[in-house]
Amino acid sequence: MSDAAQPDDVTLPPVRSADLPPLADLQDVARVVSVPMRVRFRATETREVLLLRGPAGWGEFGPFPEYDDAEAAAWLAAGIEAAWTGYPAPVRDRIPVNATVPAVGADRVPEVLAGFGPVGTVKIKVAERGQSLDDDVARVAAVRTALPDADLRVDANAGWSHEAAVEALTALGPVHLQYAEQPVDGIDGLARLREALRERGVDTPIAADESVRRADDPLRVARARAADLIVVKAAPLGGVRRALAVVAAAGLPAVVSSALDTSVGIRGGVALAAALPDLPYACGLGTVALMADDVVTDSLRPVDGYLDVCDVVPDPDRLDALAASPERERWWRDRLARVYAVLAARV
Ligand SMILES: O=C(O)CCC(=O)c1ccccc1C(=O)O
Ligand SMILES: [Mg+2]
Repeated sequence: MSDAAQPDDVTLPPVRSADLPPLADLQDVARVVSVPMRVRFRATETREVLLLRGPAGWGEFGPFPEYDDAEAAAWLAAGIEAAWTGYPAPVRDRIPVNATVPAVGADRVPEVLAGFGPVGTVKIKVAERGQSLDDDVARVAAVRTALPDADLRVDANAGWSHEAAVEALTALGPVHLQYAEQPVDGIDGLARLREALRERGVDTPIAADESVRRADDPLRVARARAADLIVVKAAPLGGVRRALAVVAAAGLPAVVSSALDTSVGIRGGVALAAALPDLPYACGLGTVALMADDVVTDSLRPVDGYLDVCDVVPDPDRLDALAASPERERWWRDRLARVYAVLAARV
């Protein structure tokens, strides 16, 4: 953290939109879609999002259904940034991406990997409720067999206890994981685990995800030195510019990831990855490969492990074909109005 800003000295820009377009404009251009998944992920079989077409392009508003309006406000700020402001200038024109393997049985690993094409990095979900450490070890081993030279990382989504994480990451030690993402819950939990692993000679780097994107203060991880790197996502952090500010202030290496978006949302992650001064890791932006459909005809899917930095425009026929039911459309438009009120109150 030598020449980077120290998180103690920094105030982040708040999540708000100084030039919020009128709600009626948002409702006028909103399209609600329901996209079927090819592989079940986060207990989700279809992914619903609300898309916005503004003067600068298309934006996505897709907070997960269980998120409350205050948490969803950051996602709306990100969608408005994309559609009304546009993205900052890129410093690279293609983004290395990882394949993402959900908590499937080891026998399904080859089929899941095939959807991503050739990649040099794979993220494997572990610690799924109802599964055992043996299931995780078998899934990781199946990926290692399929791709002997790939960098492998695991993501527990805070699903392990401290003891379970120590046991699992010790068992996975011989795999030489690139890092373990949010192995346990909470910033103190990450810091304690990191310490315990070091004492046992397990040097797997620890990445913080939920402790950045769902925390009141996304910089507390860095201040507490609770992780070796941070995962950043444009939508939950309030947009590309605010996510860039988080990375600059944190002074830790950052990996950009998605929230299971359509190609419109992935475009935001690509813009973030393209604008970061340093991009030391492949990004979790290949997830369109887990969907069975998309709102564009030319999806942002990895080719030889990379995504090109280029704009995406939804196809009118795909938008019609994927239109959500009238009930779900009403639910999303009501949510848009409530979350808009949260953002407007912060201006
Ligand atoms: O990072 C990736 O490889 C893909 C994205 C991903 O894992 C994800 C997608 C939706 C919600 C949460 C997560 C997560 O990183 O925990
Ligand atoms: Mg994660």
